[in-house]
Amino acid sequence: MTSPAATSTPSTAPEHRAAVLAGLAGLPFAKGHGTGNDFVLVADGAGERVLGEAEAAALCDRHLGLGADGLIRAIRSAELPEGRAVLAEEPAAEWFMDYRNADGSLSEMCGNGVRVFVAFLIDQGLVQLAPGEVLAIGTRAGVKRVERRGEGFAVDMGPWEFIFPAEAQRDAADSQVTAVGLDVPRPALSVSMGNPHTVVALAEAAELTGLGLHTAPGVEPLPPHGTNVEFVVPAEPLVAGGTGTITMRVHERGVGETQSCGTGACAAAVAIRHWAGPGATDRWSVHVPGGTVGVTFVPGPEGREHVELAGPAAIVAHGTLG
Ligand SMILES: N[C@@H](CCC[C@H](N)C(=O)O)C(=O)O
Repeated sequence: MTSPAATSTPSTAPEHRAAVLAGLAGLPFAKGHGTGNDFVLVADGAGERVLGEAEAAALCDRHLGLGADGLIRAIRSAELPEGRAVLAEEPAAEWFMDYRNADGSLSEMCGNGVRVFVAFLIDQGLVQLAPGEVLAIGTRAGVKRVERRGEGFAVDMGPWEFIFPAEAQRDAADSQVTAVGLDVPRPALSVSMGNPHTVVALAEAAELTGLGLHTAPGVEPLPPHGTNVEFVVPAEPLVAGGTGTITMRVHERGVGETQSCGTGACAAAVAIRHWAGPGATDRWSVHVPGGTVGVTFVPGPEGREHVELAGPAAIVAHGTLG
C-alpha cells in the first residue's frame, strides 16, 4: 500500500500551471461532487496518461485550471502496483480509484470520492450497477464495497482505528488543536479511516461558524502523515436506537476547507460515539456545508466493526481540456 502524500508542492506559478495544462490538451474529463466535495474525473483504464502531482494540482487549481478538491483517475487495478495488491485480495475489484488532493498529494482514501467514482464509472458506461447491487473498488486503503442505494451509494469503509490508541483509551483525547477563532487549544481525538483525521468537539454552533479555516489548524502531536481536521458540534439524541446528529466543518490535508469530507464524517461519528460512552447510538447523520451524509456502525464479515458511509453523488459536467 502506498504511503500518503508526497511532501513537495508543485509550482503554483501561472506559467507553470499553463504549461502543465497545455500538455493535457484533448484530455476528456468530467466534473462531479458528493455533498459539495468536488472532483475532476478522468477515465484512463489502461494507465496511458501522465496524471501525477503537477497535473492534479494544475487541473484542481480554482483560478488557473478546472477547479476541484481532488483529481480522480479511473484506472484498471491491473495497471498499478497498488491495484495489483488489491486484486490479490479481491479479484472482482477491476477498477481502481487513483485519488489525489488539490495540491497534487496522494491520499489513501476519499469517502465522498469513491461514491462519485462509481457514479462516473456508470456515467462512462464502464460498469452497470442496479439498485441494491454492490461493486468492489480498489483504493490505496484496500477494497471498498459500494452499494447503489436510493439516490446515491452506501460504502463499506472497513474498520476504523485510533491513531494513538493508548492515549485515546486512557484520556479520551490524544492531541490539542488550535485554530483561528478558538480562544484556547482544544482536546482532540485522532482516528484513521485508512486516511488520518483529528476530531475536535465544540460546545455550540457559534463556535463552529466563527472558525477561520482559511488557515490550517495546528495539531499537536500531529499524526505521522499529517491529518484532516474535523470540527464538530454533536446534538441529541446520542442514545442507542436513535440517530445522532453532528454538524461539522473540515479542513482537509492537501486541500484546505471543503464543503464535505466522507472519511471525516466517519471519523467524527467514531470520536463522538467514543466520547458519549457505552449506550451511544450506532447511527449518525452528519451535516456539512454541502449537505448530509449518513454514518452507521455495522458488524464486518471478519468480526471487526465496520463503518458504512451513505450519501449522494452527482456528475455535473463533461468536457475536454482545450
Ligand atoms: N484530503 C484527504 C483526502 C480526501 C478525503 C475526502 N474529502 C473524503 O470525502 O473522504 C486526505 O488527504 O486524507
